[in-house]
Amino acid sequence: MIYTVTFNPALDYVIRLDKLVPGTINRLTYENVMPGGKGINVSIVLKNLDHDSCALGFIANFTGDALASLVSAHGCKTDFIRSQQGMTRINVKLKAEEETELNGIGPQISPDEIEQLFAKLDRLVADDMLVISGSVPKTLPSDMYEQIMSRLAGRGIRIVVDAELDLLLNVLQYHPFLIKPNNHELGAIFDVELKTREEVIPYAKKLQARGARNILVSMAGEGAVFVSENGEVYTSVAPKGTVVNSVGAGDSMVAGFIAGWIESGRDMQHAFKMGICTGSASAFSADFATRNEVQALLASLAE
Ligand SMILES: Nc1ncnc2c1ncn2[C@@H]1O[C@H](COP(=O)(O)OP(=O)(O)OP(=O)(O)O)[C@@H](O)[C@H]1O
Ligand SMILES: O=P(O)(O)OC[C@@]1(O)O[C@H](CO)[C@@H](O)[C@@H]1O
Repeated sequence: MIYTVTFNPALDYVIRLDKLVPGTINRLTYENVMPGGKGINVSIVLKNLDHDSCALGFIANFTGDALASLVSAHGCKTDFIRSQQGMTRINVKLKAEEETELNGIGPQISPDEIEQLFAKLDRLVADDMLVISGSVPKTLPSDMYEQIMSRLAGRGIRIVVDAELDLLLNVLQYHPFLIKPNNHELGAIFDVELKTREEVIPYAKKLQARGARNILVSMAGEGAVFVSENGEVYTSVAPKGTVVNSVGAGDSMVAGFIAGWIESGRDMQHAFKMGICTGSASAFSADFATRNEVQALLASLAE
C-alpha cells in the first residue's frame, strides 16, 4: 500500500486577475478551490493514474471538513487525524502578471494527536511505500520527519521525501528510497546556482552520497535529472506545452515516478520519464494530470 503524510494540508484557493493593484479592491476573473498540501496532491495524482493510496495528516475545523470531502471526492482513501484547535489553512494561489502564493498557518497539533499519527504509521509493513512531503507547522516538533523515519527504519518500507533544506538533510542518514528537490533547493544546500541539467548532475551525486538511495531533481520547464542507487544518470528535457497552473507540478512528478516504477516492474528510467510527463501534464492543465494527458506527453517525449 502507498501512504502519504501531509502535516499541514490546505484548501488551495486558486485565483486569477488581470493585474494586482495593492491597496485597492481587486476583482477576480477566475476562482477555484482545490484540495492541497503536498502529500495530498501526490495521493490525488496517484488516483488519477489508477493507483490507490491512503492520505494521512492533520485536519481541523470546517475547512478541514471541506478538505476531507474534496479529497474523498477524488476517490482517495483518507485516514486524517482531527485536531481540536485552529483550522486547516487556506492557501491563496494568486495568478496575475506574476504568481504569488500566500500559505496559511494551519491548526495547533497536540502531543496526543502526534501520537495518533505514529500509531497509524506503526501499522505499515514491508514493501509499503510512504511519501512524506511539505512543511511542518510551527506547533509540531521540527524533527517530525526524523522521528518518523527513525521509527520506521529497518522495516523494509520505502520512504519518499520531498522537503527543503534541513528537513531533507536531517533524514538522509535514514536512507530514503527517493528524494525530490528542485534545482533551486539543491543549489541552496550547496550555496550555488544551478541552471542547467549538466550543472545539476554533480550536485545531485553529492547529495545522494549523504545517504539518499535515488535522487530526482526537478527543474520546471528545464526538465529533470535522475541519479539512481546503481549510479545510472538520466536527464531529460520537459515536454513542450502551455503552462496553465504549475502548483503541484512537483507533487505530480513524485506520483508519476511512483506509478511508473510500479507499473514497469521497477524500471527507474521509465519511472523517471513518467515522473516528468506527469509533472508537465499537471502544469499544462488547470487541474491535476490525467492518465490520458500523461500518455500523450510520454509519446511526444519519445519522438
Ligand atoms: N513550465 C513547465 N514546462 C514543462 N514542464 C514543467 C513546467 N513546470 C513544471 N514542469 C514539470 O513538472 C516537474 C516538476 O516541476 P518543478 O520543478 O516546478 O517542481 P517543484 O519546484 O517541486 O514544484 P511545486 O513546488 O510547484 O510543486 C518538472 O520537472 C517538469 O517535468
Ligand atoms: O506550505 P507547504 O507545505 O510547503 O506547501 C503547501 C503547498 O503550497 O504545496 C502544494 C503544492 O506543492 C500546494 O497544494 C500547497 O498549498
